[in-house]
Amino acid sequence: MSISSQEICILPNKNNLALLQTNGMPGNLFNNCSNLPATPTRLERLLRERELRKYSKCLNDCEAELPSSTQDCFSPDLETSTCWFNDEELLETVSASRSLNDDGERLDFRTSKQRLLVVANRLPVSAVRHGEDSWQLEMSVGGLVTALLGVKEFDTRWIGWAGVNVPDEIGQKALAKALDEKLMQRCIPVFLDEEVVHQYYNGYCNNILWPLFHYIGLPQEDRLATTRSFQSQFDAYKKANQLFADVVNEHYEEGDVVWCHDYHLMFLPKCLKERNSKMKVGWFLHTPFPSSEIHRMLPSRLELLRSVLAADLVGFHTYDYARHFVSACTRILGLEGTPEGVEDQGKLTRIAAFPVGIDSERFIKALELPEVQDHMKVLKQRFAGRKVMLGVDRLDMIKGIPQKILAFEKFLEENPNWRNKVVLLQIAVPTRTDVPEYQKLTSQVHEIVGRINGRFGSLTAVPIHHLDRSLDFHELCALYAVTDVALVTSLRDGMNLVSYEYVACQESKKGVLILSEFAGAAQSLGAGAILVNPWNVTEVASSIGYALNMPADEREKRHHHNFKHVISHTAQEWASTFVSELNVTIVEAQLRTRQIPPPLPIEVAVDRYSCSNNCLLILGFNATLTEPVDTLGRKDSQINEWQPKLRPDLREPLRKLCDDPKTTVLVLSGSARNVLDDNFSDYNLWLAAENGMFLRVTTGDWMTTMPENLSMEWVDSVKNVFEYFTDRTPRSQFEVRETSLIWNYKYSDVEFGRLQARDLLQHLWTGPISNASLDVVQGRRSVEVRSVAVTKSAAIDRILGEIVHNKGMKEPIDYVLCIGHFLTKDEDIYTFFEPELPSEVPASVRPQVPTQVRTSIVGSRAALLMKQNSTSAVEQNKSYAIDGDTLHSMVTDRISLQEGSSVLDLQANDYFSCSVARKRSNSRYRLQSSDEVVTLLRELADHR
Ligand SMILES: O=P(O)(O)OC[C@H]1O[C@H](O[C@H]2O[C@H](CO)[C@@H](O)[C@H](O)[C@H]2O)[C@H](O)[C@@H](O)[C@@H]1O
Ligand SMILES: O=c1ccn([C@@H]2O[C@H](COP(=O)(O)OP(=O)(O)O)[C@@H](O)[C@H]2O)c(=O)[nH]1
Repeated sequence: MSISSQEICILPNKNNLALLQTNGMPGNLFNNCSNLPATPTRLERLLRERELRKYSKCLNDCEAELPSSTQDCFSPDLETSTCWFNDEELLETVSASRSLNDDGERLDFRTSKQRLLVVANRLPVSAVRHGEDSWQLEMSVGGLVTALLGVKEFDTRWIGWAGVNVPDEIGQKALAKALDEKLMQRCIPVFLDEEVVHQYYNGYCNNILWPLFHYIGLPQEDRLATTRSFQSQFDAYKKANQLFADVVNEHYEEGDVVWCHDYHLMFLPKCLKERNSKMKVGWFLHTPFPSSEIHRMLPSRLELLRSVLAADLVGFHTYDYARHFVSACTRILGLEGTPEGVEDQGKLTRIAAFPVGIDSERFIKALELPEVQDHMKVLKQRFAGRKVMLGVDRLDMIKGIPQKILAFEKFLEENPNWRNKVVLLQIAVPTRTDVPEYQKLTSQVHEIVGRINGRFGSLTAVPIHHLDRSLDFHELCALYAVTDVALVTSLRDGMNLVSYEYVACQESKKGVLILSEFAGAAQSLGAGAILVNPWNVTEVASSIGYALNMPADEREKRHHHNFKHVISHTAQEWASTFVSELNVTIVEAQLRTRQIPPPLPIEVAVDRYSCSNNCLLILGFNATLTEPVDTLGRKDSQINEWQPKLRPDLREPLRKLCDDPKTTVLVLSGSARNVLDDNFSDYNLWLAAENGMFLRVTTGDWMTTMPENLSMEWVDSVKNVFEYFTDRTPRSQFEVRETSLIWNYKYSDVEFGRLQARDLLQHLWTGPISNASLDVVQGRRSVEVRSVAVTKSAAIDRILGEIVHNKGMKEPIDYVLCIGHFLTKDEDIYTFFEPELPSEVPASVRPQVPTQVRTSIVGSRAALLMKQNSTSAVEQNKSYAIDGDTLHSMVTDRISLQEGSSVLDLQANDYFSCSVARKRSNSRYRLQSSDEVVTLLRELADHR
């Protein structure tokens, strides 16, 4: 039956109908039928989300300026314009935070912003008590506060600790009220008692996690004490995280996005998800995430990683940190790292880099304020005739303040002519003053500054001005604007916003930024800054000289580069990108979640089979038609000679089925041709080896269905890695196939095999396959590397065409049974024939296309294949010579044949896709083991 593309577009509600009458988006649920609803790629989703944000911002801006009557014309007219939401699943997510009218047709972004619960250790303010129920609120200092205060497009509530112990109820109530009322962003306090703060914040967070994440290692002097108190500190950490979770749960409303911040709250995603698995949870780390070798040192390494992975989206400032995290998950937890994130039993946690920025406009505008101008005037007078270098840091060992000062000393030492002409202003904001390491640092810095000022100072001037306090915003802006060089020498720093702020304020002076290569900011501002290794005082000293002498045109160029970056990568952009990505991640997770399918109703499958006239049975081989690996593994000591063998109890039913004139049997396997030959040569069936790249009817020769330009250049280097691991893993083996390499350890010690597999993956990802277009397919006890184009689902189209052509089929196929122990990568094969549902879309978002229509869509694909193959001769033992275009049209053309009937006439209840011995799958049904396959095939054979 043929059908026009217009008829196919029958849609469930007018909302979608309106959208789909417009030009379709490329790509869709039924493989590119241009008028069908599209499942957009992640990029498309993100771009649309971005459009929405822009639109929403524009509305907010316009709303302020326009009279209400004119505002309507800015609403998106979804009935006539572009397809913003032609996918219901996206609508579902977005509508959770933005309102639809009664018909669900028009989105009005003006009515509500998405609710965002920011959860961070600290609120943006610290509270100071002035009486039983009176509180004074002071801004906290730090990059996290700066970044998050720049975020304005959400309806934000900030949940955190107010930096003070409030044991009494009156005080707690009064503080909660003050925080709720007095601030721009509503703040909700978490109350932590002194002991918890001591163990959790001073102890576990700042004495253990902080130094470790910054590569400083665990505290040296009191190492034993730290080791002893480790467990109690970790317990306090978990307890504190639970307290944060309790407050979140109290304030959470359905649809809210919960964004957890930083190393203080690594346990929080798990606490939240345990209580409500539907909550949208993101976690962002503001510090570096260190190499897995460092993370391995933590006694609580496993628990922390697992808890973070409970989040839907995990973000870092740089790709390096993200890569370290994924590598810790693969090496320490043995999980699979994919380009998208980390996968654990079908659950994917998305991992990505989101470099933070600042609210640059706020800084640029501030420079015009009279109070800032006044400060600037005073500073200019005070340091007239001298170049001024600036350092602004919390007084933290990671900031490299002693190293910076020593480098400055070296510069003065080596450049006597500069001694009275340059001054270093160092703002060192006291921080974590209860932690002994920080107290030591303060004295150390004071001691060095005193010594150098004594050495190079005079009665009237000193070379270093050191301030142990914070400045207010206006003073800081003035300093940023008037100084000649900023010196950032962090030994490690998640990002370092001071460097961004300096650049934002230097539009007129075009000062030079000297920046540590160990700050995250080096990856974004490296082009304009002078990058230095802060440990190398000689290098820093000579960079100071270079900066002070830099000609104006070079300064201008460098500054321009960085300024452009700072104004276009803002805190607002950072937050909206993270939140959109989180929304999209959740939609994708819904789409991706593979279900645990119900058991195959064998009786029904047999019954339908007995009524059919032209059946296609697609059977996997390994673990489907062979005995379970575990049993064999234990029995067989000569593993190197072992090859998978057809179960003896399957021989008879299989022969009967193959000999039935109304049945076509196809064995579709990853195995090499010789393995299939050895097992099936004397059956009358079709064999597809190497994931369908080779095909043969047992009465004929092998032919290849491989795409022409399949590059195999990677094989040798992967082979080296496999050989290395085979040598070092007793009883493991590797097999070189024509289109893939597979290393398996099914006969090795399970634990050791897994450990080795993790290492092997590391070697592969960082070496031979890092740039190749390859897939690493992890089986239960194997690792396979193959080109991305090699999949069973990609091959089935071509195979079906050949079978139909070769058999000269006149009657349409009216029954398909597709069973196998297929890996995730190959699972699309189940949905290839799916007459009822498009691939990978959960029931709630599937468009309701009538069965008749769907059947014809599938039918048109096979019918097209038949046509293609009848006009182009398929030469045996040769490539099909399918060029890119032909392949494309074979797979994607949706127009059914005018001239002939379809080769598929499949009703929904005549299609049985069934996974074998896999828990989660996209198949409709499952069988527990190959024992059940035996039962099934016997029953089928008996009913012919
Ligand atoms: O609250 P404190 O313990 O006094 O510490 C202040 C904050 O320091 C850290 O900031 C980090 O975040 C910045 C923005 O992402 C980044 O630029 C910087 O490199 C980081 O060090 C810490 O991560 C925050 O939690 C603290 O609040
Ligand atoms: O006296 C001061 C010194 C610093 N800061 C702010 O503290 C933040 C420091 O952030 P950064 O990312 O550089 O480092 P962090 O302290 O978060 O590690 C910046 O936004 C500064 O503007 C401040 O408000 N007052």
